[in-house]
Amino acid sequence: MIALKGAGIRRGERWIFRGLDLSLAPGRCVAVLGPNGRGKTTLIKAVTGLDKLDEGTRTAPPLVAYVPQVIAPLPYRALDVVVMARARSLGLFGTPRRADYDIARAALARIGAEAFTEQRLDRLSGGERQLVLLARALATQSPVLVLDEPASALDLANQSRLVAVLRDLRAAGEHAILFSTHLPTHALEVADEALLLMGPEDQRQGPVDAVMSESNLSALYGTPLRRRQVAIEGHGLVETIIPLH
Ligand SMILES: Nc1ncnc2c1ncn2[C@@H]1O[C@H](COP(=O)(O)OP(=O)(O)OP(=O)(O)O)[C@@H](O)[C@H]1O
Repeated sequence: MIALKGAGIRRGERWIFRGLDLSLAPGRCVAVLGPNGRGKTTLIKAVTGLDKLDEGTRTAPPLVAYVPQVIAPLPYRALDVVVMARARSLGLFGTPRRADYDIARAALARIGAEAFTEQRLDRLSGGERQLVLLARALATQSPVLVLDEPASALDLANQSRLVAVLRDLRAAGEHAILFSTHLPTHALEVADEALLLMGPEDQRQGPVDAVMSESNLSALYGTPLRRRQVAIEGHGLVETIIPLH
């Protein structure tokens, strides 16, 4: 459904990534991991088509739903921001119909953000805004969801909600999902595969269990990390990543 082949993006003389292959099939979820400045946002934007490749090829459907890390705090109701996702199906001078508002409300409900429906975006917190953006992405009804660090502004309760929403979306199998994250545990909890940006010309993609080994993760972040399973009553074995300071 989405594929990059031999993809490269350069900033001046410096390659941010090069020779990158990525494939994202329907119903699959891939997490992108890498330290600050390694190129996660650049890659995400390349996948959406917002950034053009300097090398390689991109195959994608016409509409890719994209959740950026931040959005300007627009002075509009959350519902109106979410309904903007329907613009593509309205034509040039079309206005949203009842069915579009129904889709927008359903998207807000699906992520448990109905409470923000009538609130203005510029009066919501950064984390609340991010949930509204996720609803907007769902309201596009695109089969591909691309999210840039969707948990970055979320508190623990909302991170937990986000993980539950992403797991639910993955289980429903309607979307191909790509998300970047600084939280490797989210990749373990949600994704089928991880793509590790080890270096500009070194990327490793594979099933999360295999590719997110202690040695790969420690090399990725340049700090010793351990993976452990913790038994938690009612939840079974939970995977966790522990940095060794
Ligand atoms: N428009 C630009 N012009 C020049 N360099 C850029 C531009 N945008 C990003 N970069 C550089 O490209 C590199 C990758 O940036 P990117 O934002 O993709 O990293 P990231 O992995 O998403 O980082 P973070 O985890 O901090 O959000 C960085 O070194 C950044 O300085």
